Amino acid sequence: MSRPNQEQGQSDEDYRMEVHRLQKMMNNMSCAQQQRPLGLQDFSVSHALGKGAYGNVYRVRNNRDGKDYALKQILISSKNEGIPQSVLREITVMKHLAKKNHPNIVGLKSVFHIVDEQCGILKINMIMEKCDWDLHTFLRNIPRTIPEHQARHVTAQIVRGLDFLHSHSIVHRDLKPQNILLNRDQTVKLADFGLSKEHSNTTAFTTLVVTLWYRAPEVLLQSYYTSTIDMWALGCIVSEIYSRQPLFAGQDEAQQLTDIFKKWGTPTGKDWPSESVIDPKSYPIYKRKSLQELNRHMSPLAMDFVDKCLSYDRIKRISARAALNHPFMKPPVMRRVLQPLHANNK
Ligand SMILES: Nc1ncnc2c1ncn2[C@@H]1O[C@H](COP(=O)(O)OP(=O)(O)OP(=O)(O)O)[C@@H](O)[C@H]1O
Ligand SMILES: [Mg+2]
Repeated sequence: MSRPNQEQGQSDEDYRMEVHRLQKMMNNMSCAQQQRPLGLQDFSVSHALGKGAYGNVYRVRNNRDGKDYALKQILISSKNEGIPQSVLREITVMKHLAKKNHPNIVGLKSVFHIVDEQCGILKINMIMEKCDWDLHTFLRNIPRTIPEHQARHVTAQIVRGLDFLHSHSIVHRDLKPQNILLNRDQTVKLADFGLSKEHSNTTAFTTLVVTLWYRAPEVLLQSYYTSTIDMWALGCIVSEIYSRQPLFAGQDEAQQLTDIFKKWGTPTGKDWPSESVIDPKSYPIYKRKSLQELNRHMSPLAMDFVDKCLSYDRIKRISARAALNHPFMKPPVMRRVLQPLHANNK
């Protein structure tokens, strides 16, 4: 395979090594799972489930076992600077997590690739368990507010998934409704680990994490962050589960911070991240609104939970482990089938 982009600082040899490493990793995985590694010829493609930054996600049927799966196909063209870090990271993280088989993390069955030498395209195929909806689609298709017990049941599973990730030193970093998958039987699975990153206690200094509306203030303020950035995102998501509207919705990073400050109050001295290079004086002092004012659909217990997720102080912000013991996590579970009226499942 020819090297994609000579100007980007990677040698032919580097790129070949990178592809070789990926091939070895995928072959090991496929061989461990069945006699002959799975290939595209084993699947019939049904329809698209979603669009990704590097490719698409399809619903497919495995002709060997007759079951339906989701195929995430990542296309890496020769114009790319080698294999993007986010792709390598997603495969590594999902492969690592697949061994543990957690009920709230989307399962990866197999990974294989096709190299189109002539077109210089590497197609990476990830075969995952297929879910019925993502939370974004689900929330926009239900006719009325989600019942309290379902909101709690969904949240509890997200927290269990996050606790599992964080206990394995993995920060999701892109937690948002589109990356939370949902099934008719009410099971919830976290997906899309393209921005996940194995972390030590504190990592830092990149703003290219967590999609804007769910992005924690310390990330927007270019400060250090920890796994609790996923808990800030969760606070925003729980509010959205009730209102079906984003809590903070800026169009760019500056607007996002302003929207947070206008609604949640400008952080005072001790809440302003000390490592931030941004001067707190550059923002007007806004008074904090109550959650009741911001979202009248939430129950008092949900408000207490969201309040603890949205602490400006990342040390005081509730961790996924502590969240497991919050009373909001202990719903009187009524098992009902999730069924948005206007959406067919995928
Ligand atoms: N296992 C699955 N079952 C059902 N639908 C899925 C599944 N995986 C992904 N999808 C759908 O496809 C969409 C895009 O998938 P995904 O989030 O993995 O891609 P992406 O956001 O572009 O990822 P990346 O950042 O790696 O490019 C999801 O929001 C969801 O609607
Ligand atoms: Mg996604």
